[in-house]
Amino acid sequence: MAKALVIINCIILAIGNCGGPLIMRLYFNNGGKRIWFSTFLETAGFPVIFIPLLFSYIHRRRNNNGGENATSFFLIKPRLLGAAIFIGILSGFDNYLYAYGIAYLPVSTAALIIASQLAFIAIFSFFMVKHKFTPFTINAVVLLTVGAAVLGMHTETDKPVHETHKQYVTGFLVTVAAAVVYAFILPLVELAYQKAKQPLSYTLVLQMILCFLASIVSLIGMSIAGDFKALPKEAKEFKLGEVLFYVVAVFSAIIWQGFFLGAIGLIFCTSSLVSGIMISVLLPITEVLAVIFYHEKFQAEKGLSLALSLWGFVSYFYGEIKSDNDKKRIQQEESSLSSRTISEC
Ligand SMILES: Nc1ncnc2[nH]cnc12
Repeated sequence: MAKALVIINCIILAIGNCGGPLIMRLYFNNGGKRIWFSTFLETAGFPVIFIPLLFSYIHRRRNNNGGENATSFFLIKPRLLGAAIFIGILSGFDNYLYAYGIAYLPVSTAALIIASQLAFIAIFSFFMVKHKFTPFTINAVVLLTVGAAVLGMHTETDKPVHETHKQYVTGFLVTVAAAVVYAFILPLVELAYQKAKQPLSYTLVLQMILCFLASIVSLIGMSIAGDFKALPKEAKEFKLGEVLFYVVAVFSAIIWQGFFLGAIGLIFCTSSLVSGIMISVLLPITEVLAVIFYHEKFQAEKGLSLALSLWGFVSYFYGEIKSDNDKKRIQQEESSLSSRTISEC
């Protein structure tokens, strides 16, 4: 069951992580200009969570042993609700930073910057959830950070022609900020899980609260930026046509749910670090898709950055597998030693 859940979450995450930035960019490439609206679409699809939540509820009802808690639809303790509200609001602002980056950078560049998120997750989860550093983790952190830094050195050849240098640099810095903030959010969610010790349905409820609050933040942003007035005109002038404007918006909301559901679900099944690794591992696929579909340039710096990221991932995975095997070996040695001592007595 646990393995199946990990696999399901990885598949959902893959759809959101690869499809989300591409469909977001599709909007900007075809005349879309509203960053708060894009931010809203990242989380607006949260009602789809009712579907798995309903399945989970029915499952709990069937296996109910008479405990009242086991069948209450919304399982969340007040202190955690407070944490969820804080994380949700923070997510709303983080999503704005992310959408800003996608609006002004090629998707492949944004994806490479976001890959550095793993380094920040490793640092934050060391302090927040006491995840241990190994030399392999440190190697991965350094490689991923250098990978993002290499990208930042030759910005002029990567900048889309219709953009100013200032817009490009702002987009770059804002995307780094999105990576840092999201790297803070993931271990924070893990910390909430550790304190909560609640079942899977809790993941879904937490996810809904986070997305609901992030959507409220975006709606406020949209009204301040005047998006509600501008959107009907933007839809009419959308290069793919008015109908496709709404189709893109709806699919965007659904695909992005895959990202959040997968990322947060993986934290529940494993840890924030594993979730971050999966996000980073999937980013090269996003980059390749962006080059194929949007004919983005893939210059030498991007190749070098990608190579450093992949080296970082391999180093990280190797380190995790090694420390896992070491732990198992020590446990086996300890148990065989204690059984020998008992038989000698
Ligand atoms: N809001 C966000 N912040 C950082 N990384 C992301 N990847 C997708 N959405 C993101």
